[in-house]
Amino acid sequence: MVAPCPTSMMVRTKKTKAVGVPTIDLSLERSKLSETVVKACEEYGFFKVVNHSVAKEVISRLEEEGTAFFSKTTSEKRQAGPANPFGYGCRNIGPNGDMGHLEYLLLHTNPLSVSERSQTIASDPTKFSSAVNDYIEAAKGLTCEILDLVAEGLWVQDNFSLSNLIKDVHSDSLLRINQYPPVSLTGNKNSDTSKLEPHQLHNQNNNNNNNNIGFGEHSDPQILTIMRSNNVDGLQISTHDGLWIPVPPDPNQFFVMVGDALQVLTNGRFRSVRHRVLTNTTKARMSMMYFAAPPLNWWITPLPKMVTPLNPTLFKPFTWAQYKQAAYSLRLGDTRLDLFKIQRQRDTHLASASP
Ligand SMILES: C=C1C[C@]23C[C@@]1(O)CC[C@H]2[C@@]12CCC[C@@](C)(C(=O)O1)[C@H]2[C@@H]3C(=O)O
Ligand SMILES: O=C(O)CCC(=O)C(=O)O
Ligand SMILES: [Fe+2]
Repeated sequence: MVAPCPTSMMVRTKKTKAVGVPTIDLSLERSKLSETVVKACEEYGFFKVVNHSVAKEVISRLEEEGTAFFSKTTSEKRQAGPANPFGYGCRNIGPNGDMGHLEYLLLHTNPLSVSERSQTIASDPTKFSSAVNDYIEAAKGLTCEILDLVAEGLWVQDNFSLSNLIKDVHSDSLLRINQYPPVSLTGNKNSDTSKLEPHQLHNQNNNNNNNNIGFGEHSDPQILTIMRSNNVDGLQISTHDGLWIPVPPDPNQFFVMVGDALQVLTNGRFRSVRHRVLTNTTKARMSMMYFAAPPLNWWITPLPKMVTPLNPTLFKPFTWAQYKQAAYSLRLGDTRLDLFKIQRQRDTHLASASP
């Protein structure tokens, strides 16, 4: 069963029913499990997994390395930057002017690349690389387990057809460690407001502002994202009907996000989840994101099982490199998959019939 979380995070509006984040117990019986994973991917493109087999020590070692890095001085951290796209980044996200209240380390998962980067990141590069590589291996294992369940649940012929995409040594998977500092402009009665710009003053009285955006609304371009955070909230996901749901943090568990590439592989049966991070807390949030991707020259096309005469392919074929290029030429919040959608005759007919 896709079990919603307890009522503390339920959201009710006039239009929607109670909504919770689905939670999947990986120790469930296999056929039930694969059915449940597919259902969560279809309904939310997002779920939490419990009873995974990633060792606590693998998580805590990476968390310690992240904490040690972010507590360095600004000039020390800058030695690992700027992120173009890899390395240390602060506030700037991507090459097209997107900003957020965060700093981060973005790494390619290739062990050689990790080892080279670690020289500018850590005082003990070997210890840093080992923590990063062990985490990457664990996250990759969990991703493959989930992708095999997806393949089984969709009844595709080759149960490993999805996990094989990321197992290749040339996989373009990435690891990102984000740190969001606490931002408390609103509600701080003792703060000196005299030096604030007019729009900042306005924001003090209005919670619906951009000042608390840690990471703006977007979908992840890859196949699947595995997220783990410390015990500080901020992540929100969007439902298919546009309702934002806060995701309560759970440092001992992982959260899974469907990315754009899995939307294409399932021919639109799954949709990539739009998500964002708000920093309206008093504590720093740290998240670790594993973005599972295929090698650059691999083609992303719907799995044969997902295409039928009644359900023709929705996307033009493209390589992962072409998709990445498109993503990096656009803004964070853009729906880049639109560039690869096939305009079907029925749509064209309807469009030309409209006044
Ligand atoms: C603004 C951007 C940052 C991003 C590349 C992009 O042009 C659009 C996609 C962004 C994203 C989101 C998920 C993680 C990430 C590493 C990725 O692959 O696509 C980031 C990119 C980035 O931060 O470099
Ligand atoms: O920090 C988080 O919880 C989410 C970050 C995110 O969406 C990303 O790095 O792509
Ligand atoms: Fe993301």
